[in-house]
Amino acid sequence: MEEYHREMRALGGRLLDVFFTALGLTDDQIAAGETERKIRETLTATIHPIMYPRCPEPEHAIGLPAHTDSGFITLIAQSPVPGLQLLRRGPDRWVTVPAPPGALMVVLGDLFQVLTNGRFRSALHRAAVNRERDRISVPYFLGPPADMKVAPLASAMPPWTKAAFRGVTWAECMVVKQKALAMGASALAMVQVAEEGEESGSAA
Ligand SMILES: O=C(O)CCC(=O)C(=O)O
Ligand SMILES: [Fe+2]
Repeated sequence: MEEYHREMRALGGRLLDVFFTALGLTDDQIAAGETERKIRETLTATIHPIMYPRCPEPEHAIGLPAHTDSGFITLIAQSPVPGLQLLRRGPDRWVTVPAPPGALMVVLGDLFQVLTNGRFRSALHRAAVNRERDRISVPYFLGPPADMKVAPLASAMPPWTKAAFRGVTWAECMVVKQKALAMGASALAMVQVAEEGEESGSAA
C-alpha cells in the first residue's frame, strides 16, 4: 500500500508538471516557481474505493450521481467493466469511458480549475451500473493540504488577464459545494471573482 501511495503520488507530481508545461511554463520556470514546487511537494492523497454491484434495472439506477471532484487531479483505477461517464458538451451527452485493463483515468477537479484560472476545467462525471457485472473503482484523489489556500497561479495568467477565482482551501471548497448542492447552484461560481458591475459570487 505504501508503495502504491509513493508511485501514485509521484505520478500525480509528474502529471502536474505536464499540465504546467501545457500552460506554457518552461522546465526552468516549473523548477524555480515557488508555488508550483510547494503544490507538488505538499500533494495529499485520499483513496476511496467503491464497489458497484450489478443491478437488475440499470436504466432506473445510478451508481454515483453527476459531480465534479474537488481536488486537483483524480487518478481512477477500475476493474475492466465500463461505468464511468463524462459529460461531453455541444450537444450535451454522457459518454462512457472505456476501461481497458491496467489503464488509469485522469480527471481534473475544481481546485485545478481555480489553480489554472479556468484554463483547465473540472470534468463533470458520474458512474453508471450494469446488469451483468459488478464493478470496482479505486479513485485516488490528489489535492493540496486541507488548509492551503489555492488561488490562480500567476504563471497561468497572461499579464492582461485577472484572477477569475478567489483563494480557497480544499476544506472550504467542500463546504461551498454542500451549499451549492442545497441551493442548486454551481460551487465554482461561488468562488468566482465578480466582473465589474456583476454581483459578487461570494459564498458568504
Ligand atoms: O466510479 C467511478 O469510476 C467514479 C468515482 C468517482 O467519480 C468519485 O468517487 O468521485
Ligand atoms: Fe468523481
